[in-house]
Amino acid sequence: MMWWNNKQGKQAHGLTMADFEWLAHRLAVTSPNARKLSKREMHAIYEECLGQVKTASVAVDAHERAEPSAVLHELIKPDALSPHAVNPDLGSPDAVKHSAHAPEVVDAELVADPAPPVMLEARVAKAAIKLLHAEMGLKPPVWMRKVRPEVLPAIAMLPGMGWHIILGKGSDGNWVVESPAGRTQVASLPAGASYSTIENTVVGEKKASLRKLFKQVLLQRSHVLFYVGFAAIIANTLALAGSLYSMQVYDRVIPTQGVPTLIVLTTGALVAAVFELVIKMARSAIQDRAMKGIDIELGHRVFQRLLNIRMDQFPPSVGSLSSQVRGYETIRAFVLAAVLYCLIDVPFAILFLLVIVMLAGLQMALVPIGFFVASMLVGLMYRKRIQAHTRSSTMASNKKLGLLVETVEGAESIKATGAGWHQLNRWGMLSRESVEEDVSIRHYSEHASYLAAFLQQSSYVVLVCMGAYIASTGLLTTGSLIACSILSGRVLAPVGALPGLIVQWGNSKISFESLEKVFSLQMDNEGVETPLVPERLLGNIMVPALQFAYKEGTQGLKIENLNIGMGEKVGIIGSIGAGKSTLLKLLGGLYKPVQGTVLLDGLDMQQLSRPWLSEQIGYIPQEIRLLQGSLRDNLTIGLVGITDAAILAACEATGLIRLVSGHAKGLDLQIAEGGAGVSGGQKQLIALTRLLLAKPNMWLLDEPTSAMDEGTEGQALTAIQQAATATQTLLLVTHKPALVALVNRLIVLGPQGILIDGPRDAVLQRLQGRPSTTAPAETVTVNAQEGV
Ligand SMILES: Nc1ncnc2c1ncn2[C@@H]1O[C@H](COP(=O)(O)OP(=O)(O)OP(=O)(O)O)[C@@H](O)[C@H]1O
Repeated sequence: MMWWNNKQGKQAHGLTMADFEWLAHRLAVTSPNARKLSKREMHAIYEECLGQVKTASVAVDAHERAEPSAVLHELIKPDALSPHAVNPDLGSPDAVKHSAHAPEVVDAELVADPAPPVMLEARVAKAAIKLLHAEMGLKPPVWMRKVRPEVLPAIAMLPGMGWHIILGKGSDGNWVVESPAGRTQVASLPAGASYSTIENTVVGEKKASLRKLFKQVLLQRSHVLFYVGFAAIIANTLALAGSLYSMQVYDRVIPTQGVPTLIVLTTGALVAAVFELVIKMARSAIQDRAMKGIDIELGHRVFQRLLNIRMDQFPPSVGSLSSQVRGYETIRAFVLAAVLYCLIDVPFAILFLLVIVMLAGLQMALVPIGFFVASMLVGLMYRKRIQAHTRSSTMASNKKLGLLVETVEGAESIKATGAGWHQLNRWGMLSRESVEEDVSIRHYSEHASYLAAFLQQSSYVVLVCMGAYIASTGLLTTGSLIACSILSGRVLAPVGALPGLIVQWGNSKISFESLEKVFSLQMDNEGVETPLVPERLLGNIMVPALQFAYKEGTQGLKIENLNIGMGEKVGIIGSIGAGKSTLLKLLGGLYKPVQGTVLLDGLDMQQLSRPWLSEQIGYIPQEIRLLQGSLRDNLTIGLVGITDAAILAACEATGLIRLVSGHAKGLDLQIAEGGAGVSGGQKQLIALTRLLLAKPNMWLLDEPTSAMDEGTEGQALTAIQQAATATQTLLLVTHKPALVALVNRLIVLGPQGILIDGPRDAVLQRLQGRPSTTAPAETVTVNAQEGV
């Protein structure tokens, strides 16, 4: 039997893409207030979880395959689970045979066996369903082993049957269950099933502040804190054994020379030490696991927040933004350290202090208490100074990162214009600034830690001295004194850590303020609880009145009235800086007007779900940024179920095929970060080809052929003409006369807004100062302030 049949056996209750889509649909039906997800969003969530399977399956494959043949190797290579493999067609053996990756000669036994289906095994499937709930703004699912009729409907993973929704119990006692295949009844539910009730509660995830986010992520793992706390109680109680052992040895064994007692006590102390070691190791393993989970979840949520920032809100400095976003690591480190400190270190310091009081009296406790107050003062004294320097250092290093990004991206211009020295000067200034601040931070941090160590050492000496004095009066035995000195270490260590923790608090406060600024930026669909996801976009645009400015108080774009009907092909022309690209971004919903609205099919664009808009509107920006990956990745990014055949057909249409067939790697041609490795014209061809594959319902193209030669441009224009159907709206910003052929209406934009708007030929003739022969003059709207 082939190895993957075993695997299939394991995945008998795997979650396929179709199951996942169906579950999302059922959740949306049961919770009408939940955010509706577009198909692409669902696929993105599924693919994210599929990524985890990919990694896991590669590890399992390596383990399970005794002698992998080359062909088998080819069939199970991670590409078999690539995003296009989500297409159910590709899951079939035929698809594997016909895929571009399939080997030419296939082992007969292998052909007979079905290809491993693309599905998520139960654990990952549950993670995908949890993510689905989060994206829809629903409470996370809680998995149970048993289901009661009063909590239905429930999502269920039924071993041997797959994923179902349990709807209820019929009068005949049978369970009514539903799957993508339809409804059916079962007499009993199989053993080993998991259930999660579908709740109709929307939690309004989008409004979460940074503070809430941290609270939420940490509270989700509160059970880990419980385990860690429990382990700490045992470890610390066992640690108490060490000090009591010393006390007994000095007070009972040495005076009586009781060797058997010594053996018993030593054995007990050693066993306690072994237990302590095991418990500590377990605690560290649990802690590491929780930390990993917290880091992954926080990173995910912060990055997601970054992706959801509305385009007009994006800060201009890449460097500052990226280090602001990274700040969550500092906050997470402090929050965890503080939580563990308060939950574990402090209570045990108090417990050990109480034991000291019991053994040696109240006066002995005054020393650590005094030390605690002194440590607190040291921490607070240095916190303010360190915080001030950290703020300046963070700002300087943010600017340095920004400068670095700018220099790397603009290396060519810098070299060509000889601006290297200028950048070097800026770098030098910023480096000096940040190094000076860093030296000050190190200086104060070291001072704080030296003072803490000094206080700890002095307290120990004072404590032993006081103990010895009490012992000399006969109120304390030698054994108790030794036990007290051992315990004092456990009391003083957490107190000694206090200044460091206070300083860490200062640093994390700065990161928190920085990250809070990112969180305060407005997001796509800001303030809209349930963004709309209409069936399809028709492409009727209405702008009753609109104003936009990049910065408050600066002159921006002003549109009095603009109506574009479904299927219209409109060209936007005008002088440089007139606002053509800005208008296109406003009409694409990437920017939000400062005043007024853009209505798309009669709905306020800001109410329409951003992912849905991205799916429906094909937008090519003026400056195209490709992403690191293969040419195939760049062509299919954000798209689902795209076959190689479709990619090649689109490449043929646009002319990109010349790049594909002219390169030894074809579609696997690697594109570096930012799109390095392909020319400007090729980048535009790639963007256009991707758009043909995306099949949008509305087209917004910003100078899509500006870097192309005449021949390539001609082919690209034909491709656009054929792809943008008569009912699809097309808006085209251009300076090139050749592109005007694609449109039948022209809008001339100027700094004051729309100057001329009318049928193409009439507007062109008007611009050339000739009367129109093809359109009556009144069809051309001319703004009174015309100034082209
Ligand atoms: N991100 C930005 N931040 C601030 N101002 C901007 C930004 N982008 C554009 N502008 C300004 O807004 C105005 C309109 O710019 P826009 O790019 O829309 O013009 P355009 O008509 O497309 O120009 P071109 O034909 O040169 O592409 C310009 O004055 C420009 O300086």
